[in-house]
Amino acid sequence: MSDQLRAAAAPTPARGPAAPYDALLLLSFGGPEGPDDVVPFLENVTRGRGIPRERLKEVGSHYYGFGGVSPINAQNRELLEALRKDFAEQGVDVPVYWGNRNWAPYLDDVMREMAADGRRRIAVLATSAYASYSGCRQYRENLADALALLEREGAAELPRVDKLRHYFNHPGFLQPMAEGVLAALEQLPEEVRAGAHLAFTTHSIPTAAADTSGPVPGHTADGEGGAYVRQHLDAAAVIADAVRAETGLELPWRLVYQSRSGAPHIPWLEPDICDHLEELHAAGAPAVVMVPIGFVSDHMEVLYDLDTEAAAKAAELGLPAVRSATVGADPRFAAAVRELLLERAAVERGEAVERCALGRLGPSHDVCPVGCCPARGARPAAAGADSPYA
Ligand SMILES: CC1=C(CCC(=O)O)c2cc3nc(cc4[nH]c(cc5[nH]c(cc1n2)c(C)c5CCC(=O)O)c(CCC(=O)O)c4C)C(CCC(=O)O)=C3C
Ligand SMILES: [Fe+2]
Repeated sequence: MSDQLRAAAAPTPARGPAAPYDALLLLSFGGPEGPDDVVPFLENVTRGRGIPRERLKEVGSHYYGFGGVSPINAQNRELLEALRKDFAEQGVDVPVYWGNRNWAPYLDDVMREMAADGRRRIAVLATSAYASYSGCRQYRENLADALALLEREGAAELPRVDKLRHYFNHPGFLQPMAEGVLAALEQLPEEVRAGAHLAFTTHSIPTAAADTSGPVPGHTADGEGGAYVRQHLDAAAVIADAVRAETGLELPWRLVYQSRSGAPHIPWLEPDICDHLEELHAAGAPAVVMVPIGFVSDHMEVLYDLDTEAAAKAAELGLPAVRSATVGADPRFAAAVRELLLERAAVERGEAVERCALGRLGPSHDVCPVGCCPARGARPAAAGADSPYA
């Protein structure tokens, strides 16, 4: 492993009190767990989002191809266990809850449960590492919705929720992925390994949403956002550097996109992974490693769009292709979550903190500023400078 990653892999373990926090909420997307769940799940996800019917049928068929089961919930159950184990071993006495935006266990229900358990100050870890409306503000809007529901139900006191900072450049996120790339390279036939291309892939979003993602002070020279792409480029560069340091190979790399939806006339981030595979093949690339840096664990996008669709495209082209692992429930990621929790706790207590971050952009903000990752319609969002809640 590269010196940068090796050093970062063994930081002084973050210890200390978690006060003022009395709970950690693992907040995720949610996914269906059987064929009968698929349509209601898609209705939850797409309510008010204007996604064409044809696209929904298509996406439904991806789920049915896997028995209607997304891997995301099982992955979150594993992460929940990894977090509880890490906290117990490190003496962090904070209960960990889990809730989803789009499927059971629903955020609304877990928020009610946390309030009933007397939790007053909740740190939130979203299973999305980067800035953007879909990856950050939408989670914050759903937190505001859940608090509003508690309020309508007559809760005596609403808990305060704080979202932990973006962790796209945290060593506990990047190191397991860099190792995954090394392992994936090993799976390629030896004669094509040294010429392999790295295709870092993430969820495509509308270019308008990409342009306004952030702003994250320090992430942009102009302060004008564009954080989504810049953060991915930074994470990819760290991984590519680590692979070069470890193998001595200068593998060419590019950031590409997948899982586009929405109407065709609206521009989304490109190129798509499948088009990129065609280009690589045409340019004579001997092999490719697909690196799903945009995904914290194996979602349906990884199983279908990469392992099924892109893999079939590569096979059709005769291009040797492998996909590297997501972080999932890696113990180093669980440790990173603990560090982020204890770091933020110290910040909230007014203490100085040392923040772990690799790459060029530096650590992300603790509190999303007003207007961060804006939405089309102005809806209340919790856990940010523009939150209507304390
Ligand atoms: C940036 C981003 C992430 C990463 C951040 C994060 O992780 O949150 C993400 C994650 C996910 N997206 C997921 C599923 C879906 N996303 C959809 C639609 C959309 N995603 C978008 C963006 C993102 N999505 C966007 C701009 C749309 C268009 C509609 C809109 O503007 O809202 C649709 C509707 C059908 C379709 O159009 O594909 C589905 C079913 C699942 C669950 C997968 C599983 O079941 O394993 C996960 C983890
Ligand atoms: Fe944000």
